[in-house]
Amino acid sequence: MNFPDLGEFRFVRKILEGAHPLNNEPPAHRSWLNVGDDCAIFDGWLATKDLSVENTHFRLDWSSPEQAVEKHIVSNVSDVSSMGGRPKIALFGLCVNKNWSEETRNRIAKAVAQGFERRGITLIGGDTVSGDVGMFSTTLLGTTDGEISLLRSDAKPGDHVFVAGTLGKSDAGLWILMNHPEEANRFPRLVEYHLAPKICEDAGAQLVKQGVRGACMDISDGLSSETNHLALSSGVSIEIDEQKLPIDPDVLEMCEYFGLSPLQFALNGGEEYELLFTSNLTKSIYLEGAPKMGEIHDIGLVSCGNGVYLKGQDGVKALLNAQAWSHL
Ligand SMILES: Nc1ncnc2c1ncn2[C@@H]1O[C@H](COP(=O)(O)OP(=O)(O)OP(=O)(O)O)[C@@H](O)[C@H]1O
Ligand SMILES: Cc1ncc(C[n+]2csc(CCOP(=O)(O)O)c2C)c(N)n1
Ligand SMILES: [Mg+2]
Repeated sequence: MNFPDLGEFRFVRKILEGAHPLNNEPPAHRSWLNVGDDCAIFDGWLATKDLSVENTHFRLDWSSPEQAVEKHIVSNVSDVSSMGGRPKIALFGLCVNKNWSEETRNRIAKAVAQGFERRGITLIGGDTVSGDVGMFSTTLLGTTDGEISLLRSDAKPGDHVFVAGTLGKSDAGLWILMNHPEEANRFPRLVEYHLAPKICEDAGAQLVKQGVRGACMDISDGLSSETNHLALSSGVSIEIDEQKLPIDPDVLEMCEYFGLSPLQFALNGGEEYELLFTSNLTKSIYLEGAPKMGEIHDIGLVSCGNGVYLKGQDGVKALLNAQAWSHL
């Protein structure tokens, strides 16, 4: 009797077609770190997991299937990057929405296969189910080049606080899609960034190479929330200078157009996926040695104490509370 050629098995074969080969290099070292950072570390492997749920993280009337998959992969890769690592191995879980067409399913399979393969990530397994809503779930393993990983707990008094890239893009793109979809063509960069963010995916590894030994995490929930995570994990106080925030120029233009406050997008906008880090090195060092990283901005200082403060344009300091997206 032949094994039946069921649709689910055919679909899984599509995802695995052309998969990056497994290479049996172990991590160069064997460190361990429990839950609480962007990745855990076991036996030298960085390990993270991010889920993307249809209508919560993506909508297929806003995104192409390729954009939704790409954003999902970036959300995982940025967690590995923020630890100073490079992604190597993935397990992929898929819940196929029962109402997706065959074309949508096939485009998702291809985007998953290519998205991992292009990054040199080997897909070693996963699971495929169907349900009332679509969902992607990736468990991603990575390694660092040497023994150093960047943790949330390593900010030290005297460090400067840096962000890679500009702030507010993704949340501004989301605001347009939710409130003025008819104006999406006016700010295509913001909308595209929200739907499929493009980041420097080896930024963390490059920072380690440049000698950065401070705290690091990716901006997935928003700067106000992530700075509070760093301050709490490191047992320090952080002061951010409003004047130094690198608000994206398109966000400034969009806020002027719609009469909104750009500061809200810069401080509380999530899904940015670029890095927030601290270091006692000066900015020029990164720029000389890490040309691929793009712009890095010095936005504040770490000191003894606790809590996060925002120094306003008028020089007055106020407590900066975490105002992030919360699923519950
Ligand atoms: N359901 C869960 N079971 C076990 N650990 C969890 C669970 N949800 C979150 N964690 C852990 O809690 C910590 C904080 O999780 P959080 O999701 O805020 O981090 P993150 O992945 O950097 O954020 P984001 O999901 O916005 O990218 C991480 O170490 C994560 O592994
Ligand atoms: C359709 C749709 N509606 C709303 C949002 C906004 N959103 C969803 S989850 C999240 C925070 C990060 O998630 P997590 O903490 O799970 O990583 C944000 C800002 C979206 N992307 N798509
Ligand atoms: Mg993270």
